[in-house]
Amino acid sequence: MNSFHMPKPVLSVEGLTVSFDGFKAVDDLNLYLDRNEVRVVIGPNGAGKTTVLDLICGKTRATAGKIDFNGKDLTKMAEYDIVRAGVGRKFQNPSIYEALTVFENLEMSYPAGRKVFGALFFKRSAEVIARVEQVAEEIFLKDFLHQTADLLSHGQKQWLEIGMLLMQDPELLMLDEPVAGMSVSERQQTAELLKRISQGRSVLVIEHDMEFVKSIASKVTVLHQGKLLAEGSMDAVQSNPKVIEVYLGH
Ligand SMILES: Nc1ncnc2c1ncn2[C@@H]1O[C@H](COP(=O)(O)OP(=O)(O)OP(=O)(O)O)[C@@H](O)[C@H]1O
Repeated sequence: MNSFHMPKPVLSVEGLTVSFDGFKAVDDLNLYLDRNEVRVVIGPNGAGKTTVLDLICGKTRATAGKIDFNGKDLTKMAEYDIVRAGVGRKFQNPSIYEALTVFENLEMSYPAGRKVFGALFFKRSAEVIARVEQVAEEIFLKDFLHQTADLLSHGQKQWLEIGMLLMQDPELLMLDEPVAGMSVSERQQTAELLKRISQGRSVLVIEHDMEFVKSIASKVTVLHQGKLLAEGSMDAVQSNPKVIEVYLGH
């Protein structure tokens, strides 16, 4: 294909490296993510998967390399500016407010009311209410809007946190093991949710559950010792002898 017609990646990671006291947790990594893509990063424990997400969201600073996100170099930006630029990150443990309702948790994530205390008092405009209801529907929690978050199931709490990120309408959404601890039906719903929310944005997921990976990924990136070991369709990656040796064969 003529390069003129290739869509520009939303995220271009090039030569990304981070050393912790001389140990390279991420080593000269290149990664390109397109719009409308769900990419899954797999690899053995300690491969550097979480560190890659930490580098993209600014939690960890790169030793070398570039992270271009829509023309901005994220390696030079503060964490809150990276959020504002459109990058949302969900960690493994949900950080929702258990004593607040689903509605309130979503409402306070609306960009205008981001400060925790301010959010509780700011005027509930029709716009905010509409957005909360739209997101609640997307995350399967429309019927739970006025329930406090502590009463939700583990899976519903994970969805609520995804919803809190969606309130900010990020262009890139990063999720670390989103289905850990979920029931089979919650996993299926999560797969459906991730495919749906990738429309118009990019989703980057770390996951160990290969059944789940199969159900969501368009392309899989395999990391090993901080380096790219393989990349491609699930079928190609699963039959790659190098991947079987270091990860899937275990
Ligand atoms: N802040 C840090 N200081 C020192 N070493 C670190 C730091 N963060 C990560 N590491 C090391 O970097 C390596 C990669 O860790 P990382 O958590 O990114 O792996 P992972 O692929 O996400 O593994 P897992 O599947 O177990 O979550 C590990 O050896 C880890 O101990």
